[in-house]
Amino acid sequence: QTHPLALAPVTPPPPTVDGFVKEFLHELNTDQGVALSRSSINDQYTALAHTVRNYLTARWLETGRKQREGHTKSVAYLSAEYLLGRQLGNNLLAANLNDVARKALESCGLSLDTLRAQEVEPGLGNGGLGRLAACFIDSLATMNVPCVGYGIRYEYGIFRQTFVNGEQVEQPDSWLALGNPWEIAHPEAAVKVNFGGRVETVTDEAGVATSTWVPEWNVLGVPYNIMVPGYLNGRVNTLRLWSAQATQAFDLSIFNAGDYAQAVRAQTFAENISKVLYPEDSTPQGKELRLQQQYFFVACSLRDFIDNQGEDFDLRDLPERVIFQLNDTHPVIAVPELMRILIDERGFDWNDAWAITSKCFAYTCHTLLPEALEVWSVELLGRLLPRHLEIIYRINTEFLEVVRERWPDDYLRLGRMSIVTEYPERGIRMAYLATVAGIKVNGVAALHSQLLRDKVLNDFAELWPDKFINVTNGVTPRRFMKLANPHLSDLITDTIGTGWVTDLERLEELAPYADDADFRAAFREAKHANKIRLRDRLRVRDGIELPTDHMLDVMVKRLHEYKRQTLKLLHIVSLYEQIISGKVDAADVTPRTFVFGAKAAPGYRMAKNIIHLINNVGEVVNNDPAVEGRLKVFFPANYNVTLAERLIPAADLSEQISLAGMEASGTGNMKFALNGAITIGTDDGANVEIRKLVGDDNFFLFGMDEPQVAALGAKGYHPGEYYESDPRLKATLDLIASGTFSNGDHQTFEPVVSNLVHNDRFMALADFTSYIEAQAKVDAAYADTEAWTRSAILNVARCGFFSSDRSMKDYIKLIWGTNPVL
Ligand SMILES: CCc1ccc([C@H](C)CC(=O)N[C@@H]2O[C@H](CO)[C@@H](O)[C@H](O)[C@H]2O)cc1
Repeated sequence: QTHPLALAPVTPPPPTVDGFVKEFLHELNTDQGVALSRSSINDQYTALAHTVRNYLTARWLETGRKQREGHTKSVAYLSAEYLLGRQLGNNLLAANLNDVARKALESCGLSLDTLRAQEVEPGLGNGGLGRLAACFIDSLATMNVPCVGYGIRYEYGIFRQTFVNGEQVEQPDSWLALGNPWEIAHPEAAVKVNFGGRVETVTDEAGVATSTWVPEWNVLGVPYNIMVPGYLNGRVNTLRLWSAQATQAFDLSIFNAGDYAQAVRAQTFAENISKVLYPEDSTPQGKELRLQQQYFFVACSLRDFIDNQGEDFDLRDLPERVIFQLNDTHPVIAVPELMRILIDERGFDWNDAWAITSKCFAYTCHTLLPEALEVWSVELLGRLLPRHLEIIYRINTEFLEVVRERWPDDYLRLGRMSIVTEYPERGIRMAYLATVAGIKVNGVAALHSQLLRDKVLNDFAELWPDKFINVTNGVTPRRFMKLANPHLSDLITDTIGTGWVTDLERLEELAPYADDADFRAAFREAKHANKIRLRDRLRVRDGIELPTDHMLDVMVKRLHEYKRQTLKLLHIVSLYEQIISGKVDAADVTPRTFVFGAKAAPGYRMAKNIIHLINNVGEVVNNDPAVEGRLKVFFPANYNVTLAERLIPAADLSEQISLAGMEASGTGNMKFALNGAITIGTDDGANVEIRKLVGDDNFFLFGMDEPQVAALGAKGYHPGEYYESDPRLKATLDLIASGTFSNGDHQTFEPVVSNLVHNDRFMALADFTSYIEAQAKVDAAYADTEAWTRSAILNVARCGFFSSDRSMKDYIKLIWGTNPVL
């Protein structure tokens, strides 16, 4: 006799203060095994997290049930990175439990904010690409679209950045040290993943060759599920992150033979695969472990998704059941992996297998930097994944046949388009493999997608013009407005209602209020309150005393020369030079506080030099009475999602100053505009679309556009000429070279200065004058407070387009063809 409760649908605890208190104390007492009176903050935080999870579990199970029964097509988002940010606040928001939780905890003598601050953010990503993945899965859940996010559960995420004498020092990110209450392990669903070995090919009497992979070693992939709750809609999608373990954790015979270290070597070897995130965000190191990571999570994910369809599922119908979205080239090994499964395990012939595979994938490219495009050496690929290399060769042969038919005798084109490159060594161009296999290839902003068509993948665009589309990036308004900026969110809701949170283009209804003095005052109030909140955070976090009556000029993003943090620095040093040289009276300078946030890839020397220089300039400027009250430069360490949530709402000016044609899109630019900061920027990435929507009067444009950059590059760019011909630029660079920011030592920053004067690949010197002129316009505009506020309001009102919900609508319409499941 089945117990009635066993059949009953899972019901969440009552969403009342009493219900919440009961659930919380139950978790504290039974799961943490402590009484409230003796509980640690981490006990309280963990119990709180489990309590919130319990409120969402019923929805999670219901979503899964509906998904299994519905057999609807879903998105499988394959990403090597997810920059999730803290979970507690977002889950409380999604479940509409904020007030209940706050009151319930208060009634237990606890503070919700104190417990929220206890959470360590999962830093399972480097920057833009990883955060975009997190915004996308949030939007799909909120839009009721079936989606499973697949990735890697790195034991160590992006390094923690500290500064020692102004220089970046990396610390390991042991984010799991106190456990992670938001994940649920499923060791019973572990997947075995093979590596190495050789391929045995037998040809039968009919001359049909069948290849069998004889792997050398294997590991286990253990899935950890993390909830992805939709906003107030009762849906909870899943993020499934894979952790590597040894198939045989412990070899007793070797142990008994006394070689204890050897006995567990397999375990450590296996665990290495998901041990740590590679901290590069633009230059692949081509390391074997990185390829192991990529194949590991892809093999686990494909196996998992296919097994979940049930053993009687006909794989011919796979394209109707799923679209595997490739988040850049990092997961593209999934293409030969699916072919291997279909041919070697399921007995499909090549053409049938390709007919299925070539309908299951789509590829998003996130970069324009040639050095960021992954090319895996045939030597390494052949050693680690010999069967996959064979399959890639065959895909290439079949593909080049298509090219040859279309352009007979165009051997140069064949060489240019081949997935296999011969120079500098034999390698596999992963972006080409993704382009050949994908049903669609998209860039992440209109300009980027155009440059992919016209330049980076031009040959392919000529062959398959319809394959190349654009989907401009977006950001989730739940985390980056509702959660990060309650002051502004409440003002917006009080003015136009609540609908904007899931229909962001409704912000347009705010535009008329730009002409309303009271609304402008309230808007400024919110901005000022956010400056106070930021000051309080930076004081405790970094010992920084942030002026709250200055214009807040913010540049936060990964440190990379193409993003041109050096140009921002030249502006600051030039302002300082003008004052200390008496060319400008400090009293005439608009009080500005410059805030940087940026991590440099540990191996990126020049980036680290630039970080050192920024900190040293700050040290000198902040302690020089000549500019006291006028200029401040701060660089809080360890920029991450949590700091972004506090920094962005407080900003007045958003620095988006990359060399035109370099930044694929940018997403920080969108977050700043939606939080009422005005952009100073080049016509690069999504800046172009922001400027079009907010209007030229509400955007400080400067510098060359992409065609001008290309022309100057073609003509030959000589940065030294700009240094020699522009006295203000010369004075600025000379001040740095003079040792003013390095205790008089000329050598410390010589590499930075000489790189700019003699190399300057990203043309900072060429755009300097235009940038300085634009900054003067910023000063003038900021002096007219009402006009500035009006412009800031129009930035918010006209940027609803940059919601990741809209991006998802485009992916669904142009690529996926999935439908919401209500
Ligand atoms: C293999 C090393 C590596 C790792 C990560 C990457 C990412 C593609 C770099 C990245 O994060 N790109 C950023 O993606 C954002 C989301 O689309 C864009 O908004 C940024 O412009 C782009 O730089 C490239 C190469």
